[in-house]
Amino acid sequence: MPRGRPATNAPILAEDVARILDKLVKAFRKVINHGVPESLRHAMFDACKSFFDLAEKEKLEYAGKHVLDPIRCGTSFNASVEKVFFWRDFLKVFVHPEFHAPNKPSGFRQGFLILNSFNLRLNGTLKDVNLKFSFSREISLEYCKRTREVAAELLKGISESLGLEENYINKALELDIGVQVLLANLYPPCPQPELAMGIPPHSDHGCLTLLMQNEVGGLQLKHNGHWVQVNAIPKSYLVNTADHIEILSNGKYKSVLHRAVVNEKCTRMSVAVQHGPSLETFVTPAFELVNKENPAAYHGMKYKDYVEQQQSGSLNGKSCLERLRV
Ligand SMILES: O=C(O)CCC(=O)C(=O)O
Ligand SMILES: [Fe+2]
Repeated sequence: MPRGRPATNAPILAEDVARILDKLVKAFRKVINHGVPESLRHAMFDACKSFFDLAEKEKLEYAGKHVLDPIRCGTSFNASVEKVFFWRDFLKVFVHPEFHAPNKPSGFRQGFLILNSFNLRLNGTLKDVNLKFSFSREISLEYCKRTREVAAELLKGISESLGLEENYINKALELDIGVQVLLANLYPPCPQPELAMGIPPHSDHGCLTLLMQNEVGGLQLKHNGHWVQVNAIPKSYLVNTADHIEILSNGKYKSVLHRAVVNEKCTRMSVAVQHGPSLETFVTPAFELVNKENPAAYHGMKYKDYVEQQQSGSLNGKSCLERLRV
């Protein structure tokens, strides 16, 4: 869609999707070639794994109670209200606008050596070797900064596809002071996987989630009424649109309903980074997308209230979003 095209409430067209995909692909290329280095992704993954490997009493320090606690680990989704626990351990860390990281394991806070360029010119004999390294900040700080940049790029593409100015979403949702959460999930082998669930069907509450997973499948998306398995594609992120993109776009984008199933043999792990509005932002459908033919489909709500509401109960599909439907 050419920039400057007036915002309409027509459904998203194939050409728009093509543009978004193009943007996504560009962003992913950026991730692979210039963005989040593979070694940094691995280091982040390993740090999360080491957290789960800590002794139970070491993790106890982070067994937070409140959904907005900056660092919280636990089992299931919300063990205080669930009658049946889900087959999952999690670590949840608020990393923006204020950065937090657990002190243990050391992997979270270690500096990180990044290979920036490597030129080796061979002309019969070795002529020129140029190795450039830089020493980054703590692994999780660096990793979250990079994924935030990717999310901001993707949101520009989504803004444009809605006929809005490219920085519209980033500004409207105050992403520069937005909430970013690092969320690691561990699903150990389960003796009776057909009777268990890793995480029940839900949509994420923010705007965009960037997810990486190990080679063990288990993530499923609801597509045309069926659950479809999504396998990990090496070096890539799975990007989920979340509830606040559905609200802001007045329903033109839908948040993705997903769940994680477990298996008998292998441990599955995923590391998601969720990007949402600032806690104090009151989010409504974009004014530009609302008119007589397309009235606002959702009531507005402060993001903080939405997060508390969604995270304090049991996860139940898109029920939290449904409550905002006009
Ligand atoms: O483990 C997964 O692949 C999905 C986890 C998830 O949906 C979540 O933590 O919100
Ligand atoms: Fe999720």
